[in-house]
Amino acid sequence: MIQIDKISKKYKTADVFSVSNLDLNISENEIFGLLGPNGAGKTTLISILCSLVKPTSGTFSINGLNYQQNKNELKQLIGIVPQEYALYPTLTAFENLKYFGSMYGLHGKTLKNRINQYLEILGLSQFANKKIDTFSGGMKRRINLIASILHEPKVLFLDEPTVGVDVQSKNVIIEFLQNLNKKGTTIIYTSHHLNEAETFCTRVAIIDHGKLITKGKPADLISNHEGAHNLEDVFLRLTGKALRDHA
Ligand SMILES: Nc1ncnc2c1ncn2[C@@H]1O[C@H](COP(=O)(O)OP(=O)(O)OP(=O)(O)O)[C@@H](O)[C@H]1O
Repeated sequence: MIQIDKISKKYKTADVFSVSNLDLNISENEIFGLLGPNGAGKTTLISILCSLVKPTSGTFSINGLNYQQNKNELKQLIGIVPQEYALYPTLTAFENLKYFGSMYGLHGKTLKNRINQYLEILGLSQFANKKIDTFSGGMKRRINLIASILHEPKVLFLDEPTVGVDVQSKNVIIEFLQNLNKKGTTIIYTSHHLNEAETFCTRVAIIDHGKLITKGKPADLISNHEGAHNLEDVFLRLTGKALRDHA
Protein backbone atom coordinates (compact mmCIF):
# COMPACT_ATOMS: atom_id res chain seq x y z
CA MET A 1 0.00 0.00 0.00
CA ILE A 2 2.68 2.50 1.09
CA GLN A 3 6.21 1.87 -0.06
CA ILE A 4 8.89 4.15 1.31
CA ASP A 5 12.25 3.76 -0.36
CA LYS A 6 15.36 5.33 1.19
CA ILE A 7 13.70 8.62 2.09
CA SER A 8 15.96 11.33 3.54
CA LYS A 9 15.22 14.92 4.44
CA LYS A 10 17.60 17.70 5.42
CA TYR A 11 15.92 21.08 5.90
CA LYS A 12 17.82 24.00 4.33
CA THR A 13 18.54 25.63 7.69
CA ALA A 14 19.39 22.38 9.50
CA ASP A 15 22.82 20.85 10.11
CA VAL A 16 21.61 17.27 10.31
CA PHE A 17 19.12 15.04 8.55
CA SER A 18 15.61 15.00 10.07
CA VAL A 19 14.83 11.74 8.24
CA SER A 20 17.68 9.52 7.18
CA ASN A 21 17.65 6.75 4.59
CA LEU A 22 14.33 5.38 5.80
CA ASP A 23 12.72 2.29 4.26
CA LEU A 24 9.25 1.20 5.32
CA ASN A 25 6.33 -0.75 3.84
CA ILE A 26 2.83 -0.33 5.21
CA SER A 27 0.10 -2.73 4.08
CA GLU A 28 -3.48 -1.96 3.14
CA ASN A 29 -5.84 -1.76 6.12
CA GLU A 30 -3.13 -1.39 8.75
CA ILE A 31 -3.26 0.99 11.67
CA PHE A 32 0.39 1.93 11.69
CA GLY A 33 1.99 3.95 14.51
CA LEU A 34 5.05 6.16 14.03
CA LEU A 35 6.61 6.52 17.45
CA GLY A 36 9.70 8.39 18.60
CA PRO A 37 10.95 11.05 21.02
CA ASN A 38 10.53 14.80 20.35
CA GLY A 39 12.44 15.74 17.22
CA ALA A 40 12.73 12.13 15.99
CA GLY A 41 11.37 13.02 12.55
CA LYS A 42 7.78 11.75 12.76
CA THR A 43 6.10 14.95 11.55
CA THR A 44 8.70 15.36 8.82
CA LEU A 45 8.05 11.83 7.55
CA ILE A 46 4.26 12.29 7.61
CA SER A 47 4.62 15.67 5.87
CA ILE A 48 6.70 14.03 3.14
CA LEU A 49 4.12 11.26 2.65
CA CYS A 50 1.39 13.94 2.36
CA SER A 51 3.50 15.85 -0.21
CA LEU A 52 3.70 18.88 2.10
CA VAL A 53 7.49 18.60 2.40
CA LYS A 54 9.82 17.51 -0.40
CA PRO A 55 12.30 14.76 0.44
CA THR A 56 15.98 15.52 -0.16
CA SER A 57 16.36 12.06 -1.65
CA GLY A 58 14.51 8.77 -1.94
CA THR A 59 11.04 8.03 -3.19
CA PHE A 60 7.67 6.65 -2.13
CA SER A 61 4.43 5.42 -3.60
CA ILE A 62 0.93 5.00 -2.21
CA ASN A 63 -1.41 2.46 -3.79
CA GLY A 64 1.06 2.12 -6.63
CA LEU A 65 1.03 5.87 -7.30
CA ASN A 66 4.48 7.45 -7.31
CA TYR A 67 4.59 10.78 -5.48
CA GLN A 68 6.36 12.59 -8.29
CA GLN A 69 4.27 11.29 -11.17
CA ASN A 70 0.78 11.14 -9.63
CA LYS A 71 0.44 14.23 -7.42
CA ASN A 72 -3.24 14.94 -8.11
CA GLU A 73 -4.43 11.33 -7.79
CA LEU A 74 -2.53 11.05 -4.51
CA LYS A 75 -4.24 14.14 -3.13
CA GLN A 76 -7.67 12.52 -3.57
CA LEU A 77 -6.45 9.25 -2.09
CA ILE A 78 -5.20 10.63 1.20
CA GLY A 79 -6.50 12.63 4.14
CA ILE A 80 -4.33 14.63 6.53
CA VAL A 81 -5.07 15.52 10.14
CA PRO A 82 -2.35 17.99 11.08
CA GLN A 83 -0.98 18.53 14.58
CA GLU A 84 -2.13 22.17 14.59
CA TYR A 85 -5.79 23.07 14.12
CA ALA A 86 -6.37 24.15 10.55
CA LEU A 87 -9.75 25.73 11.28
CA TYR A 88 -11.17 29.23 10.85
CA PRO A 89 -12.04 30.41 14.39
CA THR A 90 -14.73 32.91 13.42
CA LEU A 91 -16.62 30.50 11.17
CA THR A 92 -19.05 27.93 12.54
CA ALA A 93 -18.25 24.21 12.62
CA PHE A 94 -20.59 23.63 9.65
CA GLU A 95 -19.10 26.53 7.65
CA ASN A 96 -15.58 25.26 8.29
CA LEU A 97 -16.50 21.75 7.15
CA LYS A 98 -18.32 23.06 4.09
CA TYR A 99 -15.18 24.96 3.13
CA PHE A 100 -12.88 21.94 3.57
CA GLY A 101 -15.30 19.60 1.79
CA SER A 102 -15.52 21.95 -1.19
CA MET A 103 -11.73 21.97 -1.45
CA TYR A 104 -12.00 18.24 -2.23
CA GLY A 105 -14.66 18.87 -4.87
CA LEU A 106 -17.66 17.96 -2.70
CA HIS A 107 -20.79 20.08 -2.78
CA GLY A 108 -24.58 20.20 -2.48
CA LYS A 109 -26.52 17.44 -0.76
CA THR A 110 -23.63 14.96 -0.71
CA LEU A 111 -21.46 17.39 1.22
CA LYS A 112 -24.23 18.48 3.59
CA ASN A 113 -25.20 14.87 4.34
CA ARG A 114 -21.61 13.81 5.00
CA ILE A 115 -21.00 16.76 7.32
CA ASN A 116 -24.15 15.99 9.29
CA GLN A 117 -23.38 12.28 9.39
CA TYR A 118 -19.86 12.79 10.81
CA LEU A 119 -20.94 15.55 13.23
CA GLU A 120 -23.48 13.07 14.57
CA ILE A 121 -20.99 10.19 14.92
CA LEU A 122 -18.50 12.43 16.71
CA GLY A 123 -21.11 13.87 19.06
CA LEU A 124 -21.05 17.41 17.66
CA SER A 125 -24.42 17.82 15.91
CA GLN A 126 -25.77 20.29 18.45
CA PHE A 127 -22.71 22.54 17.96
CA ALA A 128 -22.87 22.65 14.15
CA ASN A 129 -23.81 26.33 14.07
CA LYS A 130 -21.49 27.53 16.83
CA LYS A 131 -18.26 29.35 16.03
CA ILE A 132 -15.06 27.33 16.35
CA ASP A 133 -13.47 29.83 18.77
CA THR A 134 -16.04 28.77 21.38
CA PHE A 135 -14.98 25.09 21.10
CA SER A 136 -12.84 23.14 23.59
CA GLY A 137 -9.60 21.48 22.48
CA GLY A 138 -11.29 18.09 22.20
CA MET A 139 -14.11 19.50 20.07
CA LYS A 140 -11.65 21.26 17.75
CA ARG A 141 -9.69 18.01 17.35
CA ARG A 142 -12.88 16.21 16.31
CA ILE A 143 -13.80 18.93 13.79
CA ASN A 144 -10.24 18.82 12.46
CA LEU A 145 -10.68 15.08 12.00
CA ILE A 146 -13.99 15.43 10.13
CA ALA A 147 -12.45 18.09 7.86
CA SER A 148 -9.82 15.60 6.74
CA ILE A 149 -12.11 12.66 5.97
CA LEU A 150 -15.12 14.25 4.23
CA HIS A 151 -13.77 13.03 0.88
CA GLU A 152 -13.48 9.50 2.39
CA PRO A 153 -9.79 8.92 1.71
CA LYS A 154 -8.29 5.43 1.34
CA VAL A 155 -5.34 6.44 3.51
CA LEU A 156 -5.50 8.71 6.53
CA PHE A 157 -2.45 10.35 8.11
CA LEU A 158 -2.85 11.77 11.61
CA ASP A 159 -0.21 13.72 13.52
CA GLU A 160 -0.89 13.30 17.25
CA PRO A 161 -4.70 13.27 16.92
CA THR A 162 -5.29 12.75 20.65
CA VAL A 163 -2.85 15.28 22.08
CA GLY A 164 -4.36 17.64 24.64
CA VAL A 165 -7.83 16.10 24.69
CA ASP A 166 -9.71 14.62 27.63
CA VAL A 167 -10.26 10.89 28.03
CA GLN A 168 -13.83 11.09 26.69
CA SER A 169 -12.82 12.85 23.47
CA LYS A 170 -9.85 10.52 23.10
CA ASN A 171 -12.09 7.46 23.31
CA VAL A 172 -14.53 8.86 20.76
CA ILE A 173 -11.66 9.68 18.37
CA ILE A 174 -10.00 6.26 18.72
CA GLU A 175 -13.30 4.40 18.32
CA PHE A 176 -14.14 6.48 15.26
CA LEU A 177 -10.75 5.72 13.70
CA GLN A 178 -11.15 2.00 14.43
CA ASN A 179 -14.50 2.03 12.63
CA LEU A 180 -13.04 3.89 9.66
CA ASN A 181 -10.28 1.28 9.54
CA LYS A 182 -12.83 -1.56 9.62
CA LYS A 183 -14.52 0.01 6.61
CA GLY A 184 -11.22 -0.05 4.70
CA THR A 185 -9.20 3.05 5.56
CA THR A 186 -5.49 2.53 6.13
CA ILE A 187 -4.34 4.64 9.06
CA ILE A 188 -0.88 6.05 9.79
CA TYR A 189 -0.58 8.01 12.97
CA THR A 190 2.03 9.54 15.27
CA SER A 191 1.68 9.61 19.02
CA HIS A 192 3.53 9.94 22.29
CA HIS A 193 0.80 7.91 24.00
CA LEU A 194 2.45 4.51 23.99
CA ASN A 195 -0.36 2.75 25.87
CA GLU A 196 -2.77 3.99 23.24
CA ALA A 197 -0.48 2.88 20.39
CA GLU A 198 0.01 -0.54 21.97
CA THR A 199 -3.68 -1.39 21.73
CA PHE A 200 -4.65 0.74 18.72
CA CYS A 201 -1.93 -0.15 16.20
CA THR A 202 -1.52 -3.31 14.13
CA ARG A 203 2.19 -2.42 13.81
CA VAL A 204 4.46 0.38 14.95
CA ALA A 205 7.82 1.77 13.91
CA ILE A 206 10.10 3.44 16.44
CA ILE A 207 12.23 6.15 14.91
CA ASP A 208 14.94 8.26 16.49
CA HIS A 209 17.27 10.89 15.03
CA GLY A 210 15.50 10.33 11.71
CA LYS A 211 16.39 6.66 11.56
CA LEU A 212 14.22 3.57 11.82
CA ILE A 213 15.19 1.75 15.03
CA THR A 214 12.70 -1.10 14.94
CA LYS A 215 9.27 -2.06 13.64
CA GLY A 216 6.72 -4.75 14.28
CA LYS A 217 3.54 -5.76 16.04
CA PRO A 218 3.42 -4.24 19.55
CA ALA A 219 3.06 -7.69 21.17
CA ASP A 220 6.03 -9.08 19.23
CA LEU A 221 8.24 -6.10 20.11
CA ILE A 222 7.39 -6.55 23.79
CA SER A 223 8.04 -10.29 23.82
CA ASN A 224 11.30 -9.84 21.89
CA HIS A 225 12.68 -7.54 24.60
CA GLU A 226 13.34 -9.57 27.70
CA GLY A 227 11.89 -7.99 30.82
CA ALA A 228 9.74 -5.51 28.86
CA HIS A 229 6.14 -5.41 30.08
CA ASN A 230 4.77 -2.92 27.61
CA LEU A 231 5.63 -0.77 24.59
CA GLU A 232 6.94 2.02 26.81
CA ASP A 233 9.57 -0.35 28.25
CA VAL A 234 10.66 -1.26 24.71
CA PHE A 235 10.66 2.39 23.67
CA LEU A 236 12.82 3.54 26.61
CA ARG A 237 15.21 0.69 26.12
CA LEU A 238 15.72 1.55 22.46
CA THR A 239 15.72 5.35 22.67
CA GLY A 240 17.26 5.85 26.14
CA LYS A 241 16.15 7.97 29.06
CA ALA A 242 17.98 11.18 28.14
CA LEU A 243 15.83 14.27 27.60
CA ARG A 244 15.60 15.60 24.04
CA ASP A 245 15.52 19.32 24.79
CA HIS A 246 16.88 21.66 22.18
CA ALA A 247 16.37 25.32 21.24
N1 LIG B 1 11.00 23.51 8.90
C1 LIG B 1 12.08 23.03 9.56
N2 LIG B 1 13.30 23.60 9.38
C2 LIG B 1 14.40 23.13 10.01
N3 LIG B 1 14.39 22.09 10.85
C3 LIG B 1 13.20 21.47 11.07
C4 LIG B 1 12.00 21.92 10.44
N4 LIG B 1 10.98 21.12 10.85
C5 LIG B 1 11.53 20.22 11.70
N5 LIG B 1 12.87 20.43 11.83
C6 LIG B 1 13.79 19.64 12.64
O1 LIG B 1 13.74 18.29 12.18
C7 LIG B 1 13.83 17.38 13.28
C8 LIG B 1 12.63 16.47 13.27
O2 LIG B 1 11.47 17.24 13.59
P1 LIG B 1 10.00 16.65 13.53
O3 LIG B 1 9.05 17.76 13.83
O4 LIG B 1 9.83 15.91 12.26
O5 LIG B 1 10.05 15.62 14.75
P2 LIG B 1 8.86 14.90 15.52
O6 LIG B 1 9.32 13.50 15.74
O7 LIG B 1 7.58 15.10 14.82
O8 LIG B 1 8.87 15.69 16.91
P3 LIG B 1 7.64 16.01 17.96
O9 LIG B 1 7.37 14.71 18.64
O10 LIG B 1 8.28 17.01 18.87
O11 LIG B 1 6.49 16.54 17.17
C9 LIG B 1 13.97 18.25 14.54
O12 LIG B 1 15.33 18.37 14.86
C10 LIG B 1 13.40 19.59 14.12
O13 LIG B 1 14.00 20.64 14.84
